[in-house]
Amino acid sequence: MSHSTADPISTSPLIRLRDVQKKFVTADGGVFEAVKSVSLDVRQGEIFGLIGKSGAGKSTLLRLINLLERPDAGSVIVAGRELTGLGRRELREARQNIGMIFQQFNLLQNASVFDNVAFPLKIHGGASRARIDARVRECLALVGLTDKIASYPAQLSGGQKQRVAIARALAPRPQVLLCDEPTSALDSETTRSLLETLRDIQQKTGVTIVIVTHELSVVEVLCSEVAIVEGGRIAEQFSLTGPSAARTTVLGQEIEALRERRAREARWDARPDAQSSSPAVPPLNAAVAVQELHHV
Ligand SMILES: Nc1ncnc2c1ncn2[C@@H]1O[C@H](COP(=O)(O)OP(=O)(O)OP(=O)(O)O)[C@@H](O)[C@H]1O
Repeated sequence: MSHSTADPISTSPLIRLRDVQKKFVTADGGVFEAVKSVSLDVRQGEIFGLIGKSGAGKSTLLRLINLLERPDAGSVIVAGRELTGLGRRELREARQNIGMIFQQFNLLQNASVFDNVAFPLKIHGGASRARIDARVRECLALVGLTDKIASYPAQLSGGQKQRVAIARALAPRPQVLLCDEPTSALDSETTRSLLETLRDIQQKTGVTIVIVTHELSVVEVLCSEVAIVEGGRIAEQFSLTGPSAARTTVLGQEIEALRERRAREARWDARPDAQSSSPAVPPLNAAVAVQELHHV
């Protein structure tokens, strides 16, 4: 289950959704198809973005990966294990391999930072107090919060709370980290720093990240692959590591436009006279571009 090296993106999928469907009963007694027969592969080591308009089905799709939502049909395979057929105990064990963070952090308010991060290690038992202590410190160091170990959530900023949530999610050494709108409650500067931390963690631990967002810049800055979700389906999927290409969805086109703008800025910054001359055309600063949150 654990990983120790930051392997490059593998070719074999760590997460496989096959024809998953999810319907909900609506308030008026009708049926709403939130996810319509989606198949999706997420490769090991990837940072995979799910982006789409409100109500498109992104969160439901994410929650199908750890069976927080149980599919009405289809299969969910994580690390070679089909989750839909597992019993309660086996599923609990399989979920140890899938950490999750949420928009509203979901910390235990009456527990210290230490106890929040130690929580998943304690409930699953088996680890000595010394090992738990060492792992909590390791995870807090990963998110840059060692000095807050004795604080309580109420004493932390939103960004710090989300870092505690990340440390808690990583404590059991999962192969997968699911992120449901992790920066939506944060300001742009805090968002930028949290995205850097997520990227850094991915590189250090090799964890595979699936992130739901409605911010184009989050996808553009962080993700190696993106799927555009529209009306419960994947309307388009493409890599963000290769060259730009024509896209069929509006969101896909907007992501490419953002990438091209960033590439132009990088070329501008790298020009030989970058430090000496005053620009004829004012360049868009990359940091500013990150701060301009492009909401869908
Ligand atoms: N438990 C539920 N019961 C009934 N309908 C639900 C339930 N959960 C989600 N839905 C509906 O399913 C659709 C998809 O919801 P979902 O949260 O997956 O969308 P989303 O793309 O993540 O949207 P947002 O960005 O607003 O969170 C929405 O219309 C939502 O109202």
